[in-house]
Amino acid sequence: MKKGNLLIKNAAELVTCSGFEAKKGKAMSDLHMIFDGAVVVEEGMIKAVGKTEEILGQYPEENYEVIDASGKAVLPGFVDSHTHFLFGGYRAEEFSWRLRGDSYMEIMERGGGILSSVKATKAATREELFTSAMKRLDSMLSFGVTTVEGKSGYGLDYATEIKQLEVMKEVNAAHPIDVVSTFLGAHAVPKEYKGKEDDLIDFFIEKVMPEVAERRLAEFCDIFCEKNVFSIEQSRRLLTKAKEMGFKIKLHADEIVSLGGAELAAELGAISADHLLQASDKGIEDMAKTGVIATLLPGTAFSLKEKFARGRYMIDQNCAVALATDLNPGSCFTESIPLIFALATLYMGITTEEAITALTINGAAAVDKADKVGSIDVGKQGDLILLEFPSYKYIPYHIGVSTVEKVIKDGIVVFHKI
Ligand SMILES: N=CN[C@@H](CCC(=O)O)C(=O)O
Ligand SMILES: [Zn+2]
Repeated sequence: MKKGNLLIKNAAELVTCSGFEAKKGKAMSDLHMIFDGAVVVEEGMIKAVGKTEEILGQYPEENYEVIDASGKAVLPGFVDSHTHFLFGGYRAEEFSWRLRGDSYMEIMERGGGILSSVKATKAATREELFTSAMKRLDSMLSFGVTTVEGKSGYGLDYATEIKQLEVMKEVNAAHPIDVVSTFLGAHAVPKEYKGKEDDLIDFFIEKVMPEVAERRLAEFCDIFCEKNVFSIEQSRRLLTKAKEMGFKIKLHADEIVSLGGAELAAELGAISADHLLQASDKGIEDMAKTGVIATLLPGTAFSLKEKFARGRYMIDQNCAVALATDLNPGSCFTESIPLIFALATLYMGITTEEAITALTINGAAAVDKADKVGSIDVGKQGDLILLEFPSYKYIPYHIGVSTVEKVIKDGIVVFHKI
């Protein structure tokens, strides 16, 4: 991808979110703002950050493409740290069943849900998967997302899991958004493995994960640790092996039933535990102590009509909280960052400042990239967004509508609102 030389000046608010690691508890409230701020990007990397007057004294404007951000707020690009953006087919029919009262797990147990996306993903060509994924990433970019995590998990067999990860690599090379890939083979149990989940775990450990690791097709390994999917013991076994193979680990934890997924994430030193609607007090305490990031997905709770995860409580217990869309074809089909802001602030007791931290530096930490993205700091990638308003406070205030006017990736303007 091209790298730019850019100078942004006169930003009403430069919301730096400064930091190189996840922010826990109270630290999530400090956005490290610079009023009348400027930022210099050279060869795609942030070279200088400060007050406009100081920066212009040291970096002559003629050397750069210049953006005058008068009356606008500038923030780091958002990091959407939990998505399933690469899949075949859709499940609109299933959504209407859920509206009539069927539960997500009931639909899954009768062979729909994830398994229906598995069928469609197996049938899809690489081109179809590539084209639809690129479109979804275009939509994410328009909301200010510059880094996204994407999972496999709609294959559950060798060929389709590898196909998903290979196509994700192609998408990463072709799209301005950076993609961090996660292997989620253990996402559901196909019919032929019902009652033989241990065999399926063995299959992933022996036949799929070594190749994924060797070819560096994924940085993370994840599992759907849930009642009637994969147990705590099966999750511990798969993730322990994953760590030995060099993967960083994540878990879909305590989404529907309080199984002890948060506690397991802390025990294993996972980078993040995600969903956590039913996480216990002990699990939350363990995550806070061990620094596991609590990645909350309010769009999913909203779409499933479940109670939201206890975001306020987690932050008060000194957890590092990240927020993400969970874009997927079933439980939450949305790329909308404004929706996530609305739900987090209006329904979860999370402040605007905390939500911004959760979608920038903490999102970056949830994909283990807090040293590279997620804040406006010297040495990080020039991934920035310009709002059409003078303050970050307009983000949740303009309910459900994107306030992003420009998106800059590696110092190049890659999106401009018309
Ligand atoms: N809960 C498990 N996995 C996904 C949903 C995937 C799907 O329904 O297709 C999630 O994170 O919400
Ligand atoms: Zn998920």
